Amino acid sequence: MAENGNGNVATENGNGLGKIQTKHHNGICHDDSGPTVKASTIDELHSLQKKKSAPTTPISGNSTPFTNLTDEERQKMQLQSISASLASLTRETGPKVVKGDPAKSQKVAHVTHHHHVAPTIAVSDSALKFTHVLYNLSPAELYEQAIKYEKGSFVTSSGALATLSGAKTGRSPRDKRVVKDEVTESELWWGKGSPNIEMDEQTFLVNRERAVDYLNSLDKVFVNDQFLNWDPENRIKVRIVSARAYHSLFMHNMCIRPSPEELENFGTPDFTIYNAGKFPCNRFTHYMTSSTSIDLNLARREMVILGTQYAGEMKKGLFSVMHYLMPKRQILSLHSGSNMGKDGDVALFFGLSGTGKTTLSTDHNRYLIGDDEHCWSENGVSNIEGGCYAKCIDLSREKEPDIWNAIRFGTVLENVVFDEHTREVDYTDKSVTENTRAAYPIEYIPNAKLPCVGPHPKNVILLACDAFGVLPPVSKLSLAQTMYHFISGYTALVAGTEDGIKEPQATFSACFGAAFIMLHPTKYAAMLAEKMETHGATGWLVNTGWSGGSYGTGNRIKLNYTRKIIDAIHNGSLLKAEYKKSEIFGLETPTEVEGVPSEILDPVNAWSDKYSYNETLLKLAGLFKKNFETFTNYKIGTGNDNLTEEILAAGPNF
Ligand SMILES: Nc1ncnc2c1ncn2[C@@H]1O[C@H](COP(=O)(O)OP(=O)(O)OP(=O)(O)O)[C@@H](O)[C@H]1O
Ligand SMILES: O=C([O-])CC(=O)C(=O)O
Ligand SMILES: [Ca+2]
Ligand SMILES: [Mn+2]
Repeated sequence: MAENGNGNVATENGNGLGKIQTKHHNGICHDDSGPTVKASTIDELHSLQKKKSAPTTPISGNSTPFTNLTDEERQKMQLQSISASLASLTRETGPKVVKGDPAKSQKVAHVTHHHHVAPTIAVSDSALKFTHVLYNLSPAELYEQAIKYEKGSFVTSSGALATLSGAKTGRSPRDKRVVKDEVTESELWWGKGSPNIEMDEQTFLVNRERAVDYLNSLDKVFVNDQFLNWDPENRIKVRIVSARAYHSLFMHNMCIRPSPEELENFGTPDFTIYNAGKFPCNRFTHYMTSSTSIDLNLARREMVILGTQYAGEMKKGLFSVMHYLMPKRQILSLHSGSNMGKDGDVALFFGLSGTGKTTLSTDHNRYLIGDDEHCWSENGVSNIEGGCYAKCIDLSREKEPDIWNAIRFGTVLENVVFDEHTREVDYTDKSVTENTRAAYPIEYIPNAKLPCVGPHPKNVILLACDAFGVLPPVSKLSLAQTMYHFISGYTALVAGTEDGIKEPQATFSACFGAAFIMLHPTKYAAMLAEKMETHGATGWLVNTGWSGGSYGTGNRIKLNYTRKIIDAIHNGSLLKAEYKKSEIFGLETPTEVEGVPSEILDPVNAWSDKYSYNETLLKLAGLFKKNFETFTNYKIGTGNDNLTEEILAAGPNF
């Protein structure tokens, strides 16, 4: 006899189905006379399910308290602010903006755009339609929107939202343009090596109108009002208008999330993104060289995205903006991760994509300040973002437990492959792309430092994934060497794995983020030198790439060894180690690091073919030299020619 949990007992009598007998408690047969819901209709029942949440209404105008506004007035002001963002610049009329999901029949407040006055243009059809605004939705609401309306959206077994970014699975740096006007012409870095490809104001407006028209033609758009930079004195208000729940949830996770009170007083954004996603630019438009265009207008404080759904464009587009706005305030913006020890010692991790910023700054023994974008001001460091963006390829629970555990409800998982039934993700699968990613709020990391700020850095760690296998796993740098390697921004990854290319590809990207800087690299380098000198920070070069031979012969340095090296930097023991100077690059290399086999510390020892080691070393040194030629004519810092001379001398010598 087995009790089935309802107090009922099933008996088997051998004649097919078991006969069910009801056990009588107190002799009374069970009936449905228990308490019922306080609703007489299904609709009423549904209305009981949800309770009203705190108002989320941005009020235009800054500090004035609007405490005596009614909910309705708040809603109206919110819609007016969003309506102004979505207004066409040419037509007098446009779609009406209403709040809420068009799929739900609900009472909605609506507002007509304040369009610029263009007297000769008549009313258009677009004036007759509504654009529903889904404003700062919660992750749960965004999940529902994505799953219902966006193909390729699924809940994975750990609760994350799997999404597809469409045709583009990475950024499109050659399609990123910046408006060149009188101001930016002299302020920004243009020409060879610069990421800033020019466009004119008129073309920007054409693309802006194209994006705005597309967004207004939709039944609904998503609007996120959020912040950048945890330093309260230098916080930037951003508004992101997008067509997909995926984009809205991505930015919800990646930017700083306002509290309901902060949102109420949000006012006018400092910067607005119009993300038209899959809707392409018009190739007949001047400057357009593909159907993708990411356009930045610093004067208008706007960015337009056409023809790519890769969400990283928004994240890194805003990072570019910070690389312009912050140096104007004498604040250094950095493509780096950052964490802090129990004693308040802060480390910065610079490095190009895939070199280990996220992996190594996410350290169970330290507080995470941020994994990718920071500011260094008079007050110390502050994270620009509110979330992390981790690479997922070959992710394992054992090697990266904190990242693994952060992939749960609320996290956006881009372009991963999963079992259609169990929804278990296969992180080794590259079928969609090798650049699979997870975007999660920083508080999903258990030892996140909230608020994400810290004191002045003690260690500045430059990460290079050297697929040539000739750079030492770790070296201590002089200030001039730190600047040389910061300006060089070297990494070498393996080119294409499928087409049998075995030769590593060297990449030099100034400031470890040439794709995002707006001013000349020497401007950022001078600020870094000044700050490191003032605060006594030590520079380190860590090779997270190959050892014992180039790609194909050697192996990638074990993550565990790299972690031991990083530990020795953090705890100060490496500063006291014994060093010897390497040939050609003149790098100070320790002879011992706890937990790391000594024979790999001097790379030549790990190579069986010494001749080929020397050849490869010289080859890499030549590439460094050639790359640095671009900078030899630039002075670094103000009134200190010595620094420039020292930096030029700090490169390879042969
Ligand atoms: N020795 C090592 N040190 C660091 N990372 C390693 C090492 N060996 C393998 N890896 C892998 O290299 C990748 C490093 O990627 P990570 O996400 O940290 O890059 P990132 O610098 O943050 O790049 P991005 O700026 O694109 O986000 C991870 O997938 C990690 O597992
Ligand atoms: O921007 C991206 O897509 C990924 C990233 O962090 C980088 O490339 O530095
Ligand atoms: Ca990262
Ligand atoms: Mn990055």
